[in-house]
Amino acid sequence: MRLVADNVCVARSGQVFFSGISFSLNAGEALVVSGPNGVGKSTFLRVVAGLLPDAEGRIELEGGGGENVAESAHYLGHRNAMKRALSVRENLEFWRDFMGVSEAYQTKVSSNVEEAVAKVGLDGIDHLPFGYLSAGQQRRIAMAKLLIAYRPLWILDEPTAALDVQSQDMFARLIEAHLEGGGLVIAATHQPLGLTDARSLVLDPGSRAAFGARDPFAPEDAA
Ligand SMILES: Nc1ncnc2c1ncn2[C@@H]1O[C@H](COP(=O)(O)OP(=O)(O)OP(=O)(O)O)[C@@H](O)[C@H]1O
Repeated sequence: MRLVADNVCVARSGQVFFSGISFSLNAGEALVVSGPNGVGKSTFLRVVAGLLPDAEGRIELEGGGGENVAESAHYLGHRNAMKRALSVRENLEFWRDFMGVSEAYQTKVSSNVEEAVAKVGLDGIDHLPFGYLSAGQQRRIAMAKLLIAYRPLWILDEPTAALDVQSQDMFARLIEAHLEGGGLVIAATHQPLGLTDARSLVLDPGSRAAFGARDPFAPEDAA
């Protein structure tokens, strides 16, 4: 499976931030998107996720069973997309039912709610209203959503912003497990994600987007 972006334009309300973005990402690879506030990282992710129209260019998941990118992706935005009054379990059950079992990926194993909550280190709290959780706990439950319905492509916008060091490490391991299973990840971030072998897309204001082989946040010893 391969995600191919060819000559993609990143624009909002007619204002073009970047054009001519081309790259490919193979199964098992992560792309870290970086750049200053307001440069267009979230906009780029939303274009990839199919939430904003790509004014020009092509984004396709090749060899992914015929489904389009949006149907093959989890999108984790700045917000957690959970109802505060519903319990953790009710929220995750909603997302499991809403995402459904994708025919193209029915051989892939998804976690049930208990397993997903345990994998983000929060077992025992699934009865609590989501709104009772701390900011970091809420983010971790939003991450559990990635595990309850398999999708090969994870699109993540500043996924670890509210997380302590231990939780950042936990999430890096979840990403690595996803990649090892043949998944793909695109993440916008201002801080290291702890991935040892990610590729990078640097969005630099006033210039072209630079697609590089190495994640600028990668640990030194991974070079
Ligand atoms: N609906 C909209 N219409 C027009 N411009 C918008 C709209 N939404 C966002 N923008 C602008 O698009 C630009 C890029 O925003 P975006 O959220 O993609 O930046 P970012 O790189 O993710 O920033 P940050 O690091 O602060 O999250 C910003 O200048 C923002 O004000």
